[in-house]
Amino acid sequence: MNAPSTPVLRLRSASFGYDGKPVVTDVDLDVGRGEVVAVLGPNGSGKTTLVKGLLGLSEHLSGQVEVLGAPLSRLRDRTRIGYVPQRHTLVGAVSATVSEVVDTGLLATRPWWRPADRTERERVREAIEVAGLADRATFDVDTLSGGQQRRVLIARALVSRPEVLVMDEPTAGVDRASQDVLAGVLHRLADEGTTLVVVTHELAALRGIVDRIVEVDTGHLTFDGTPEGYAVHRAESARLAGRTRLS
Ligand SMILES: Nc1ncnc2c1ncn2[C@@H]1O[C@H](COP(=O)(O)OP(=O)(O)OP(=O)(O)O)[C@@H](O)[C@H]1O
Repeated sequence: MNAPSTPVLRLRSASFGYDGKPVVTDVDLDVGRGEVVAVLGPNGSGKTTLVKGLLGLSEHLSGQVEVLGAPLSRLRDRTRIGYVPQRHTLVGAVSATVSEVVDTGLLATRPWWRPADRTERERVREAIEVAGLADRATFDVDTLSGGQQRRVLIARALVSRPEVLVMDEPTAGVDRASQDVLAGVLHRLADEGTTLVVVTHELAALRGIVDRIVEVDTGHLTFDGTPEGYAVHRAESARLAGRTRLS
């Protein structure tokens, strides 16, 4: 167990990229247990690269990255972090039911040849219920809408009860019903003390949940503070942009 003051995520001068080329550079960031952080910024600014860096999915090129109190490379139990990737739906070559897909979220904790026991089946059922899909548990995922499929992925990320959940644009292209369910899920997770890092273009959908905003622009952190502070920052940026246009 970490001391309460130990950040769940701690980056120092961290840079991430691909094929040895940096995309996001010199990031200093501490995220405390139970914080709900929205990562905002223009398209292509490096938001996904940054959050993938927290998961070891983009190249860590320099600086320090600590997750749950240890350097990422030494974090043995990766199920302590959940991840819902961007623009990912489930229609593919293999047909599987909602329950089967959600159960794959437990495979890291169970040998693949052993069927789920009662406790695990109950956890799958619960995760599906939290995602608002109880009435779809036995449906093939390719019969679901895109928004419902995103919710299946969220249930899969939740089933191992991660301490940190990283979501990349969970509300993008999602129908209204799924957005509402998602907001409810995030509220519940935040209340339970799960640390949430959510990349989003739709801050309004997360109103009342987010307690901190990090802005990424052209590969740098350009803001880190409260939603109220961010509104002031945006107004100031717009004012400066207007002044530049006039001069
Ligand atoms: N796998 C990859 N290999 C090489 N370059 C990549 C890769 N993924 C992303 N990039 C580049 O990194 C830069 C930042 O992309 P990234 O996806 O992190 O931005 P983003 O802020 O999440 O964008 P969006 O809001 O459009 O999702 C872009 O120039 C992109 O082309």
